[in-house]
Amino acid sequence: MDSKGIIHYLLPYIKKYWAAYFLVFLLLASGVGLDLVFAMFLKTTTDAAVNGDLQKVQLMLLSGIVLMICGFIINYFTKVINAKNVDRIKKEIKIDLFNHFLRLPLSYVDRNRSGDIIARLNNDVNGMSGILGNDIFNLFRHPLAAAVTFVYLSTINWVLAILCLFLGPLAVVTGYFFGKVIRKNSKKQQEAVADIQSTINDSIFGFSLLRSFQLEQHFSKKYTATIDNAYHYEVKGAKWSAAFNATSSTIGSATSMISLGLGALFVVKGSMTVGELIAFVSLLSNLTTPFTGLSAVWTNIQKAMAAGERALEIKSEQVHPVFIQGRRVIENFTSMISFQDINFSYNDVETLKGINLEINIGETVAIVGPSGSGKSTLVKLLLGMYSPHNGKIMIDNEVVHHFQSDFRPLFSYVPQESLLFSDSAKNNIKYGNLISSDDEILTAAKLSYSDQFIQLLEDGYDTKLGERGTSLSGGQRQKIALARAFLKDVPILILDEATSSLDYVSELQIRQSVQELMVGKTTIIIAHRVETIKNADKIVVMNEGTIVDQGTHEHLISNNLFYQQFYETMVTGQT
Ligand SMILES: Nc1ncnc2c1ncn2[C@@H]1O[C@H](COP(=O)(O)OP(=O)(O)OP(=O)(O)O)[C@@H](O)[C@H]1O
Repeated sequence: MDSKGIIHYLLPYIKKYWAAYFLVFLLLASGVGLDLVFAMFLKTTTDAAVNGDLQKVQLMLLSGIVLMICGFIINYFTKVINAKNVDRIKKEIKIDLFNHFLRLPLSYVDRNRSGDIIARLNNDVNGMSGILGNDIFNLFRHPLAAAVTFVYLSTINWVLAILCLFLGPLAVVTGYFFGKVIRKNSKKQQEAVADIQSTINDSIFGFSLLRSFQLEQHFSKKYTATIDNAYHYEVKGAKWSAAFNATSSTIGSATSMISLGLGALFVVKGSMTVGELIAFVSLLSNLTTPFTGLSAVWTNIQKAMAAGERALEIKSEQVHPVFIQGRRVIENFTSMISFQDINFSYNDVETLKGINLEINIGETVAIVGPSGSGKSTLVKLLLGMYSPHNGKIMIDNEVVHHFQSDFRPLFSYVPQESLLFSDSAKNNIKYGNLISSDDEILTAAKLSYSDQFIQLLEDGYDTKLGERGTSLSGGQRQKIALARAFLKDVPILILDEATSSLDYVSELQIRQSVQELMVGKTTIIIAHRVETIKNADKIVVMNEGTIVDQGTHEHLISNNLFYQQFYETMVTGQT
């Protein structure tokens, strides 16, 4: 997303919280006013002291206390209101981006590393603070302070005031140059941070794999390389920032020295009082900071823009068509699913070629074939996760991937790898149907044979599972996944049968549970067990992205050599 896009995205937030912005602006303007009053205070007090007016000095010291209290109040509330406002907007942006992310097509997650997505959704939004608060205000505050101060200083000594203004534009040019370089470097630095997060993520999720394949050294090297890369950009960024700060402060010091020197001359000549010189020097920063400060603001804005570009790139991704408003929700399946001349490829390699398949209501269809033959892809196309490049997938009389309707309520999908969310055992089942009652959850747990082992967990149904919770065995996870499916009472069941070897009792229980789940449903099973295959109404044999044959077990075993050989290997593999 470019700068225009970022501003366009942020405007509604700024409009929504205009009152907070206005209040901070008023407080900042009061702060500028207070600076002037403080300069006047210094001038009057010093001149009174030089003139030996003790009474005036005492009076001024009292008013100094009032000034300090006012300064404290203005400072405190400016910072608090600004910080609260920025944090609130960042919170809302994070929620908006996450909600958008949840609606993206599966291909987005395929294309991007998890660490990168996490970095965009969190770190990069945090990096946007500059354009949501402080830097925006400073963009107004600095010129306002400069204008007001210039008018006041001109009344003290206009020659000196104009001279001090000369060095300003130099600082602006410097800031513009440094800002551009710093923005570019900042983007690279944020990308490097995302690389670090990806590597950590891979190490956490693949920890047991990493340990068993002795990959510690490899990951250590990979991590060191990503850290080195981030360090490179951090150092580069620090050097540019240091060069910028040094240049800015040199310009600031030069301005101070020139004005002090000239001011001292005016005092010696008698055209300026000592108090006026002190007031002048105390306000000088207000005159020069707009230039040096604006450059700093500019570089900060560049950094925040770089973070915004990365974070809001998620927003430029098109959501999956099923989330476009006004889709009809389909809850009834009345006759048939048909795949007509389907072709599909993930990248350039064709994964599915010329698929034609019909599944009638109430049928149990087993999809079999060697690994990588396209079984899961076929199912993912039916679930609308990807769209075919050619051909049509129809449910009853409507094309699924035209997305005029949302077909998801028709399906229950039990994947091969049953995922546990970091939540209680009860809620893990409830993900199958969020509006189910405790009784329904218990029934589903009993039907899936989950109840027995859940009761034995430390806190029963309230035991935390998943990440940083209790771990379950492969079979227990499958039972939880089946319990979810029992809760979602749908007409079409899609099962990716687990290949992991289960103990005999678990295997029997899961088979029994699946049988019960299938009652009254149209079922598509990516089958790996001989019993499942033999009992199916129709077996679809896949190889290298094509359907090589389909029919009953009896038909295929006597007519299709490929199936015969495949079946043989399955039988020998399971004995
Ligand atoms: N998200 C993806 N991006 C790119 N290629 C993919 C993706 N998913 C699968 N593939 C490729 O598509 C081909 C078919 O994969 P698919 O998972 O459909 O096969 P499968 O028959 O279900 O295999 P298995 O029995 O091992 O699960 C494989 O070559 C695989 O590498």
